[in-house]
Amino acid sequence: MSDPINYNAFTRAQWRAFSDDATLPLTQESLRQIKAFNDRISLQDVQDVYIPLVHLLHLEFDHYQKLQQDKAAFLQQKKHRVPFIIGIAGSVAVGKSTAARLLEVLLNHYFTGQRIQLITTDGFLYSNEELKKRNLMAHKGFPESYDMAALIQFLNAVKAGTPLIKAPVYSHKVYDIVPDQFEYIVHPDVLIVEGINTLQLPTSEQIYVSDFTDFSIYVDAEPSLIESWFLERFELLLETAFQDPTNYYYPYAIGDHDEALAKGKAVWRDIDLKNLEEYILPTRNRADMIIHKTFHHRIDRLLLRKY
Ligand SMILES: Nc1ncnc2c1ncn2[C@@H]1O[C@H](COP(=O)(O)OP(=O)(O)OP(=O)(O)O)[C@@H](O)[C@H]1O
Ligand SMILES: CC(C)(CO)[C@@H](O)C(=O)NCCC(=O)O
Repeated sequence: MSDPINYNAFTRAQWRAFSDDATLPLTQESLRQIKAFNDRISLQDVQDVYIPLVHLLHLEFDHYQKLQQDKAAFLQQKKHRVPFIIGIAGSVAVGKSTAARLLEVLLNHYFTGQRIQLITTDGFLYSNEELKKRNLMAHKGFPESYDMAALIQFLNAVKAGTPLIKAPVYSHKVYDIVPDQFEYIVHPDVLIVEGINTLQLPTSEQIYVSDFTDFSIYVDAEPSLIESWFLERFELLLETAFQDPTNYYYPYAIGDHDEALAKGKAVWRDIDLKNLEEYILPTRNRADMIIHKTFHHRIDRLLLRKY
């Protein structure tokens, strides 16, 4: 990709030089937590890329809190803390939720005394029943498949300091919203919001998700590579579905393997790649930071918005 003029681009080696290993050592406990949710994550990536990113986020967070306090003083309001929201965008299967969980572990560790929570916008997809009614099952993940009004209300409630906020839950295994299951957001200092639509401008709304995010990250990679990650994950889903008839992938898991794989390829080509090209990629240049990945999820370049 040619670099947009409003970004500084860094090689991995340049970026890692911004880190101060001495002040942010990785402890055995945080390493254990990282390995526990994905044992394929490269610890070198954590050290070279994520530690400097945590430094930067700390700067952004401190400045944000200071500005909120100064504004409250100007408006003669009582001081109050406003949650800092980090948005993580990018294609289906590019690794957003893995990056988000990694950041959650690291921020929990390094943002001492702060409450860190994580949510995915998948919970704001319409249920399959509703998508079928709207004839949108083949457009799952496209802007019109989300209840954007509910997502924006949710983010507004987070920023307003509402003590307990319920958010709906989506399951990849069930391939649907899970009825009567909720995530609870309780006074976070930092909320990480991960989802393909966090940088999108929905035509149906006056305000955007990005109006609520204070730092946004776009996880980027070549579509052909993302397809291979999508198919690897698809195979993993088939493996876990094998013994569970309630799993959405069960019929594919017990059927012909080549047919299942052909189905996975068709889903990528007809739904997720289309979504990437039409609706997700055009939002890349709105991100504060672009993290570019290459083979084996290795991060090779980082772009940071100048203005
Ligand atoms: N840094 C990484 N190292 C190794 N594997 C990774 C890494 N990041 C993601 N993966 C793998 O790539 C696949 C896709 O990752 P993930 O599920 O995080 O994507 P996603 O962008 O959140 O997808 P979706 O939008 O569908 O929720 C998974 O199989 C995951 O284990
Ligand atoms: C739930 C989303 C939209 C995003 O995570 C995605 O994983 C998805 O289900 N897309 C629809 C096509 C498919 O991959 O099955």
